[in-house]
Amino acid sequence: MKEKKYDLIVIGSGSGGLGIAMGMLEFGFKVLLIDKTSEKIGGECLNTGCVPSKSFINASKTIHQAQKAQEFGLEVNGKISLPKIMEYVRQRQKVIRQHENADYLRKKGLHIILGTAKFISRSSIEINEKNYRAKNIVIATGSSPRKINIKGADLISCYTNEDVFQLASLPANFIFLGAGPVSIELGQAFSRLGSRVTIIDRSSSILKKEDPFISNALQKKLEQENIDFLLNAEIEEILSSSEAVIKTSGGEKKEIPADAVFMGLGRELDFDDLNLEAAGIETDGNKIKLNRKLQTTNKNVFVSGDAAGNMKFSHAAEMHNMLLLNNFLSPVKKKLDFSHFSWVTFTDPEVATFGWSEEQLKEKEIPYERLENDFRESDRAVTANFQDGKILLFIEKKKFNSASAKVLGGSILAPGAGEIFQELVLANSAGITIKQLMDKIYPYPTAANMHKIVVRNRILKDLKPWMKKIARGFYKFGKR
Ligand SMILES: Cc1cc2nc3c(=O)[nH]c(=O)nc-3n(C[C@H](O)[C@H](O)[C@H](O)COP(=O)(O)OP(=O)(O)OC[C@H]3O[C@@H](n4cnc5c(N)ncnc54)[C@H](O)[C@@H]3O)c2cc1C
Ligand SMILES: NC(=O)c1ccc[n+]([C@@H]2O[C@H](COP(=O)([O-])OP(=O)(O)OC[C@H]3O[C@@H](n4cnc5c(N)ncnc54)[C@H](O)[C@@H]3O)[C@@H](O)[C@H]2O)c1
Repeated sequence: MKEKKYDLIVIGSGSGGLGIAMGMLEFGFKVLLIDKTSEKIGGECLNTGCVPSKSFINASKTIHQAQKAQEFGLEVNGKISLPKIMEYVRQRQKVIRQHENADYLRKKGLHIILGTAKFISRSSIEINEKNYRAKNIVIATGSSPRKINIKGADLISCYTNEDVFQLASLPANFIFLGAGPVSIELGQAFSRLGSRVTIIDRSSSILKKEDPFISNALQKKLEQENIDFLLNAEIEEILSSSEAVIKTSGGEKKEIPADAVFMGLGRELDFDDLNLEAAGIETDGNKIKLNRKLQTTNKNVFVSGDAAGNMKFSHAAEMHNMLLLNNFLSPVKKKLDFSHFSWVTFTDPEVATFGWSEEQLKEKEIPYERLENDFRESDRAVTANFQDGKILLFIEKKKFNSASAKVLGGSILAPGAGEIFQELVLANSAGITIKQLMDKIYPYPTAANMHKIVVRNRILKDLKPWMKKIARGFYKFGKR
């Protein structure tokens, strides 16, 4: 069969696929982008992930703030309309869909084919019984929500992020399985709209990737909003359309009210459709074997986005694509490096984390100091009432001159933390010292000033009595 030829074929049009396809198109290459259906263009982020979840969270936060304004005398009444909120979510998606749809992308110059792709050789694929070949192929097929079988599940409505944004009415008692970012973000949003939310995780803490200093403080905040947590626990069975049994790791059983269950239990990779063997692409368990250039065991096939099986974020896909683009177009090859990676969990307050965690610093035997603070010393936090925010920084441990220490990692728990921490992310990747943060004048009163307060407190610790004595001497006897 005749094969149509391309410079690059990209399988999957989510954050991974779209980014690399558009990047290569920009350089004048002939690029074929494939997805299963036109509704799937934009992938998880646009259709069932970041965009609907952040829009939904925004709606619920607006309602929460209106309710909180009652303390200032504002009378708020009326019933929350879930269909109106979901309509808002769809409207927000529609805005982004204007530039993430097949017609638009074709006009931009991409070749788009809708259908399920599978490899038929090391450099060619088949879609809808037609064959296509390229110098390089990128697999950007994403991941899917992990689902578990629950005894009695047919008695109740069970959701994942793929269908929860279709809900027409609010479940009264909503159980969220998993305490990762998916359940924590959406659980808080549903709770604020009026569901009684219980979050269940088999591990002992929420947001396992976060330091307990941060995750415990967030859990406390969420509990103050009446969200229940059952940790070290799993769902055992659905008893009826309104009751579930939860079992703790100690074997204790507890019946709790439940009208609906949401599964935020992590992600699964599935490459069955792709017929990887035909291209000589090896797997290791459920993951594709990759080197640090995101190259498979077939040197002309690469992976981007969730399918790479490392960090599962839209901006991780962007990072993959920047690496692939560099390695396709430049003789100086780059390798994947997560040492300055960052992410934000969009709860209220937000959690923003970057660089190395304490566990990683220990593992890598990097000498470090741990600096912790709340936001009590921030006047911005006082005026906006979030003094219980937290900041955690890891800085290099220096024998002499701690001011020359660089920022190794850290987290912020505060409203807008995802914006506040951006300069720390830059400090971390650009090797900026804490003295440089200390020297910066922050407009008053900004929350980012906490960076300076934390490092100033640390630098002041090095100020010995004899140093103060010398300074006093200068004041008394020095030239004016
Ligand atoms: C509820 C939720 C909220 C999230 N919020 C955030 C957030 O705020 N920030 C963030 O950075 N990340 C967030 N994420 C993660 C983010 O959505 C994903 O990391 C990202 O969308 C992955 O992009 P991808 O391109 O790898 O995969 P996908 O977006 O899943 O795209 C893969 C595409 O490949 C197609 N495909 C699969 N197999 C084939 C085949 N054989 N042939 C043709 N096409 C195929 C699929 O149809 C799909 O469209 C969130 C995730 C969830 C679930
Ligand atoms: N703001 C963001 O950037 C954002 C938001 C949502 C999701 N994401 C991405 O999506 C990915 C998936 O998120 P997630 O929350 O689904 O997964 P996750 O892997 O982060 O969390 C899943 C949780 O489920 C628990 N769990 C697993 N099986 C269980 C069981 N049978 N019973 C009880 N608990 C169980 C695990 O202990 C874990 O804590 C994240 O890793 C993240 O990369 C990002």
